[in-house]
Formats: sequence, C-alpha cells, structure tokens
Amino acid sequence: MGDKNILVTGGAGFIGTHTVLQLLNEGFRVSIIDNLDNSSEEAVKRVRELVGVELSKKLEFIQGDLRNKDDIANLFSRNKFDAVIHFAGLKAVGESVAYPFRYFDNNMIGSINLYQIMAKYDCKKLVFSSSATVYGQPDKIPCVEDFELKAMNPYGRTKLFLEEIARDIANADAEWRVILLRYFNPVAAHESGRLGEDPKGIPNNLMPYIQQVAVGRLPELNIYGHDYPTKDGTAIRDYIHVMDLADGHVAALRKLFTTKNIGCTAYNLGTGRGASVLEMVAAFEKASGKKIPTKLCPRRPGDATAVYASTEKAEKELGWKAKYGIDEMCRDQWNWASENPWGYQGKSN
Ligand SMILES: NC(=O)c1ccc[n+]([C@@H]2O[C@H](COP(=O)([O-])OP(=O)(O)OC[C@H]3O[C@@H](n4cnc5c(N)ncnc54)[C@H](O)[C@@H]3O)[C@@H](O)[C@H]2O)c1
Ligand SMILES: O=c1ccn([C@@H]2O[C@H](COP(=O)(O)OP(=O)(O)O[C@H]3O[C@H](CO)[C@@H](O)[C@H](O)[C@H]3O)[C@@H](O)[C@H]2O)c(=O)[nH]1
Repeated sequence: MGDKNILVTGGAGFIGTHTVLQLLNEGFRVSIIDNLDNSSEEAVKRVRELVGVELSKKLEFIQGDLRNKDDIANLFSRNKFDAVIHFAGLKAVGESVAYPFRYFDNNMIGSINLYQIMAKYDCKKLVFSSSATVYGQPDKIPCVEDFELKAMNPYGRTKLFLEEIARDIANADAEWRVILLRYFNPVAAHESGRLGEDPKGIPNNLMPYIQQVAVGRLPELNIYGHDYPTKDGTAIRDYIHVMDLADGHVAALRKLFTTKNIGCTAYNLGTGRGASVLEMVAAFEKASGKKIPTKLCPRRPGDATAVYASTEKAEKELGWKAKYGIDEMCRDQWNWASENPWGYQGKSN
C-alpha cells in the first residue's frame, strides 16, 4: 500500500504538514498543492528535514490555488494519483461571518474544481477535512456520526454543504469512495518541536493563544465564559493531538483502499474525553512551568457549552484510536512554542 501516490491539498498547513510526515514515514508518495495563503514553504522544508533525504524524494510541493482549475489539471496531467486528502480551505469562524463570500469562493469553488478534475482523471478516492462544527450546539453528548447536522456560521455552512456534495457525488457514481473526517479540536505539535501551528495574526483558538501568552507575545488569556453549567464554569471541548489526527488520516486511506462499498462515510476524530478551558490552562502551566495570566470575560457568541466525540465508529471501522492525553498535548505544544516563539519565519512574521 505504501507505494500509492497521494495528492494532499493544503499540505503546507498545520494538520497537512503533520499528515504528510506520517504518509512519507508509511512509504506513500505525496504531492502537495498549497497556495501558501495561511502557511509557508519553510514548513514543507522541515517535513523534508524530518524524513531525511531518501524519503524526501517522494515528496513534491506545488504552489497552486484550487480556485484555479488549471493549477489542479496540470498536476493531474503529470501524475497518476491513487487518492486525495483535501485539507485546503479557510477556517476562521469570525472571519467567515465578516466575509462570507471569501469562504464560499475558496472552500466551495476550490473543492468543486478539485472533484471535477479528480473525476476527469478517474481518481475517485477522497478523504475530506470536515469538522465537529457540523454538530452545531449538540443537544446530546458525545456526538455520534448519525446526529442531525447543523451550521452555525458561514465557515460551518461550507463544511456542511461540502459533506452533502460529497454524498451526492458518491450516490451518483459508485466508483467514488469518500471518507469525511470530523475533527474535534486539533492541538499540539510534532514531538521534535520542528512542526507546529503558526497562525497569522492574533490566534482565534485557545491553545495557540495560550502558547503566545507563554512566550510573551500576548499579555493574558481571555477566558470566554465562566458561568457555563460545567464543573468549573468554563466550556468543554475534545482536544486531540495533531499526531493522532495525522495517524487517523493514514487509517482512513487504508480503509479507502481496502473497502469497496464505502460510498461516503463520516468518522469523528476526537479522544472522546472533554476538557474545560481552565483544565487546559492548568495542564499547559504544568507542562511549561509558566504562569498564564487570565481574565474572565463574557461568553463568546455562538460557543457551545460542551462538545466531545463518540469515538466508537472510528475505533471499530478504521481501527484507529487517539493515544495522547492533554498532558502530552501541552508538552508538545510548549516544546514547539519554546523552540519557535515567533513561528516558522522568526520575529519578522
Ligand atoms: N485546525 C482546526 O481547528 C480544524 C478543525 C476542524 C476542521 N479543520 C479543517 O482542516 C483543514 C486543515 O486545517 P488546518 O488547521 O491545517 O488549517 P491551515 O490553514 O493551517 O491549512 C490549510 C492550508 O490550505 C491552504 N489553502 C487554503 N486555501 C487554498 C486554496 N484555495 N488553494 C490551495 N491551498 C489553499 C492554506 O495555505 C493552508 O496551508 C481545513 O479544511 C479546516 O477547515 C481544521
Ligand atoms: O482566547 C480564547 C480562545 C478560546 N477560548 C475558549 O476555548 C474553547 C475552545 O475554543 P477554540 O479553540 O476557538 O475552539 P472551538 O471554538 O471549539 O472551535 C474549533 O473547533 C471546531 C470543531 O472542530 C472547529 O470547527 C473550529 O473551526 C475551531 O476553531 C471555547 O470554549 C472558547 O470560548 C477562550 O476562552 N479564549
């Protein structure tokens, strides 16, 4: 299976780089297409450095944009891909509310272009990055894959629509095999400290924000909501180590290559355990030895009280289970932060 040739869209990004690393380690050949809108080529360089010279020969990087069909078609005309892992997209909830067209254009048009070219070149195996956002504010937890789906904002709507589009494509043509992976809250970094998350501007998400407070880039953490009906009043999420997530993609690919009638199937990738904001702060303080100053603030609009995954389906059908807990996540997050306080580009970033 390792000799298969995989196209990874958005492979220079946070989850993409960690997944590409694991794919190369498993012997796959990989082509990345990324427009570097939210990433840098330095991240790809570091993947090469981690896998070494030999495996690096199996990695190709193309700077290209999925909104431009020719960029995709050029790649397919030169390569025979066995499957595609589709990460490329915009992912900031607040930005999507302010600039919905940006999200419809990038996430919808880019994905539809990709699927059309895949069909044309008879490459019909797809792993798609979906999100726990499709559960909206769930009435019950843990979230199970067959729950009713909802969108809370334009970003979430693109994920929901793209799930529906994938289902339509697989219904229309039985040759398609599609796995939708619903990530819960991806955090942490590769244990080497060479790869990690490097958001542009002020982070929206909890762990990158905590990390920037710890290295002195931001003064304090705003805790959004301390009156939730939870054990300490702060909201609960299912944080998952990005290396577990990367392994989840390898498991999904294996499933695609070995299962004929998969159609279009969704799997949660989470740990099945919830942690509160205050628990994450405490775990990070323990891992880093740094005090994280905090300020209690009102709830962030649109945030759910508690979201975590049912992991049963992924365990049973993909043979995959998350290995890491929040202490290891915070250890690796801090290792990346302390080695790269200003991200991939250094302080000029
Ligand atoms: N990180 C999370 O919290 C999270 C949670 C659930 C789902 N997801 C989804 O997982 C995927 C990967 O997320 P990530 O955290 O690695 O984000 P990221 O921004 O680090 O990676 C996305 C990559 O896609 C590239 N890209 C964006 N638009 C493109 C286009 N039109 N053409 C080519 N490249 C393009 C960006 O430059 C970036 O390198 C996204 O689809 C995201 O919506 C992420
Ligand atoms: O500065 C901050 C940032 C976050 N939080 C809280 O921390 C929790 C986690 O927030 P965040 O890291 O922003 O994750 P989510 O809001 O759960 O959303 C993430 O996880 C979803 C499910 O995967 C994805 O759809 C979203 O794109 C992604 O941003 C929430 O309770 C926030 O209110 C704070 O208190 N302070």
